Amino acid sequence: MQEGTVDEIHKGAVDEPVISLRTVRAELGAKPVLRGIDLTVRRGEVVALLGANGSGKSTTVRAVIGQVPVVSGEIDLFGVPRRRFRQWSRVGYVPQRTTAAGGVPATVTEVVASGRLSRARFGLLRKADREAVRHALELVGLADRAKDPVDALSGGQHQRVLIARALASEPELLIMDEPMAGVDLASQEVLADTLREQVSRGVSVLLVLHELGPLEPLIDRAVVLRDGCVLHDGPPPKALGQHALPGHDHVHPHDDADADHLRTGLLS
Ligand SMILES: Nc1ncnc2c1ncn2[C@@H]1O[C@H](COP(=O)(O)OP(=O)(O)OP(=O)(O)O)[C@@H](O)[C@H]1O
Repeated sequence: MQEGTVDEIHKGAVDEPVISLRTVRAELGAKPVLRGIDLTVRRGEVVALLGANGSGKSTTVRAVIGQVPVVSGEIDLFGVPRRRFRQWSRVGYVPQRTTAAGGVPATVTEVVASGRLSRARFGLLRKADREAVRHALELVGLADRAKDPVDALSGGQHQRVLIARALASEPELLIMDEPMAGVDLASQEVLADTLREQVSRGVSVLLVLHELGPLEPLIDRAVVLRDGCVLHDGPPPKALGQHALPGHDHVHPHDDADADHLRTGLLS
């Protein structure tokens, strides 16, 4: 199957955004959930996707990776229309964590190695692949748990395994859906360090967050959704660092002229 025309690949290699959504609409169960989303992530950028519960954050990232069909609009990955994009090893995806390992009879290494399969030739992991898996485990500080069943890990450690799985293919783009949700403080710090290391190597990141928290210094831009529309696209709102939880309604001084608009939008 073709992976985009030579022109598209060439163009994509220069300065195309790594993610581009234009007027994307999506429905779930006949309900309009995305109502014309425009979103761009440029090479090397770290973009946080924020918004109240149900505003469409997860649906947006799931549309990007092809798990939610779009009704209209366009999505490009690395300059190639998503429908024709095949280079999935360039993308690391960390889904929203539901439960901890929940009865998965696999070791930590097995789960992380599954993230390397997109790079492995004929599905066989060679020495370089096993090296990459080991390195991914080191990045998230779980090298000493490599042989343990994932069931034996805490929620935060389980999340680190999912991130190591995404890193195992050495992606250029990381898409993470609430990587800090339900994660203990120690794991949060490890995850922030891991992300910092990836960003310093030029990896682009789109991450869904409820609050910026320890990741705040890494965020270049925030896109805030409300009811399936983009409410704000620009610098991360300062108040979000501490108070982005839905339902939080607290007045902070802001330099930004539209800060009030933004704050109310986020919290309703
Ligand atoms: N499978 C589904 N079928 C029908 N509606 C759905 C489905 N999944 C999500 N929705 C609805 O779509 C809307 C957007 O959901 P989405 O999960 O994208 O929001 P979110 O901003 O990620 O919220 P949260 O912060 O709670 O994860 C919500 O109203 C949700 O109820």
